[in-house]
Amino acid sequence: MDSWALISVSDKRGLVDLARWLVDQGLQLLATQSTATALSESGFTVHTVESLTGFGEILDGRVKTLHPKVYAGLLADESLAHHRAQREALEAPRIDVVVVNLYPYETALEQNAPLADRIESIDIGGVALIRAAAKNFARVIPVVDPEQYAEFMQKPLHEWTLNERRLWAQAALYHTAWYDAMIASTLGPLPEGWWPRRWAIGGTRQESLRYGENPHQPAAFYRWPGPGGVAHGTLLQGKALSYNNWADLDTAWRLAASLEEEPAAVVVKHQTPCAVAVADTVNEAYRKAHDADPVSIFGGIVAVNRPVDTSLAEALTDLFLEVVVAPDFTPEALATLGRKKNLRVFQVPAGAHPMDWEVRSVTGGLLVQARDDHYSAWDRWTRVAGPDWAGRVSPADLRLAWASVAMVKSNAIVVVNHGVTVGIGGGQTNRVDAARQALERAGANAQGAVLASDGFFPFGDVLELCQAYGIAVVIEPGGSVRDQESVEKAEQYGITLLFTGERHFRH
Ligand SMILES: NC(=O)c1ncn([C@@H]2O[C@H](COP(=O)(O)O)[C@@H](O)[C@H]2O)c1NC=O
Repeated sequence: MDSWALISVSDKRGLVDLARWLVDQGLQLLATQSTATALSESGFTVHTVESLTGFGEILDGRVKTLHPKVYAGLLADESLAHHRAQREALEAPRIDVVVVNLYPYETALEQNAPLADRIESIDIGGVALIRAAAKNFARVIPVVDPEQYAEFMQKPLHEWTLNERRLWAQAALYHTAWYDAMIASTLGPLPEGWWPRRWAIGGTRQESLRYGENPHQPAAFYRWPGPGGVAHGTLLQGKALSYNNWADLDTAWRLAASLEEEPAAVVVKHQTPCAVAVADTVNEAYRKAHDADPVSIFGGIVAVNRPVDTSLAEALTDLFLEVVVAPDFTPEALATLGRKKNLRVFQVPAGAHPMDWEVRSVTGGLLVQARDDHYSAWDRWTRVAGPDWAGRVSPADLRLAWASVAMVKSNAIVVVNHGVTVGIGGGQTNRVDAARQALERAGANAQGAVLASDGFFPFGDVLELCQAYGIAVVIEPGGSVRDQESVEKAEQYGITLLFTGERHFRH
């Protein structure tokens, strides 16, 4: 019984070794044009799809393999006599292995290719071949990625179990689903607030993680096509990042990047900032952030938004940190950090990632939303009580307080004084507890400081606390039915009260 492998690959890495193995397994080779050329140049006997179908490629390759002879060879259920008879009547070869890797749409995307070029990079026939093979997995094995070749060649074809074949079919269908999801989401922008009836996201597995949030939770890390974002960063030193490391460094980096106007340092623990600072230099910002909470920083993640030099690297190696994140490191700084073998050093590429979705699962479903990355500036806020903030606090402190409170878990209150968070209260189930926590931590440093709240005040009680601690300026969204209570208290205490008109919950 003749058995064939159909090979149609854009990425020709590993092709020769794979073809040799297939021939050793007793398969004959059938290939599309340039794949066939590459194979025959390497000395293989190979039949072209064109010679099988008597039909050459048309429309610049948009139609190559879409022919009944190919699909009869793939889709015939050989356990059914009439399928066998129809395939044989067509003189279609029995194809038992399909090796296809698709037109590189992802590369076109990453290279920012114009839309017309990206459209030409949308594979049609390759997807259909993979799909047909996956449907007929009881007989046909789809191989879709050069990364799979080594595993594929590990044992003879006749030893493949039905379970293994099904698993490879599933991997192949995930592959085409990923491919189509990538195309669907990047052909052009979606209107704000418009969600397709059916939705899919696709990522490429970068690594299987040792475990998830806890050791009994299996986990993996997938990333969307780049460029930009922490997912496309580089681990320059240290052990592989854990699930919690990824989550924490994302929080740290997003906050550091959002403070781009000044050199900034952010310390994060458990996805919430424990200290954030801005200064004239990033070294000074780090020192301020460190001193603001020298206890919580232990085992934390530090992100800075400017390159790390030797003196900052020295300071960073003075204590136990999990990860240091920055846009760049001088070679000398890397050498210094290298003395701490267990410290992970992570470089994030410039620029945000174009996909600004946030996705979270609930049991049985997914929640999807636009990322909360847009903080309004003070010139769009309304002063509703007290004197002008100018002269009392700096614009940098307002910015720092508002950006930081947006990244603290709700209910969140942040107190900022002279470029550093002096008190952070977060993850509380009522706002006054969050305020008490932040103000107690700030202590005397609350005198003359800015206090920001991620949500509005339902009562005037937070203002009372602010007065007791000497807060000068309060930033909150406004919008409570009892706003007037807070406004009156602020007036009475001489506190400047600013309404931002936007809230920044982070649950
Ligand atoms: N249109 C078709 O019938 C078709 N059949 C296979 N392909 C793709 O053509 C590529 C290989 O072609 P070649 O061997 O000529 O380089 C593969 O990426 C394969 O996925 C096709 N091209 C695009 O859809």
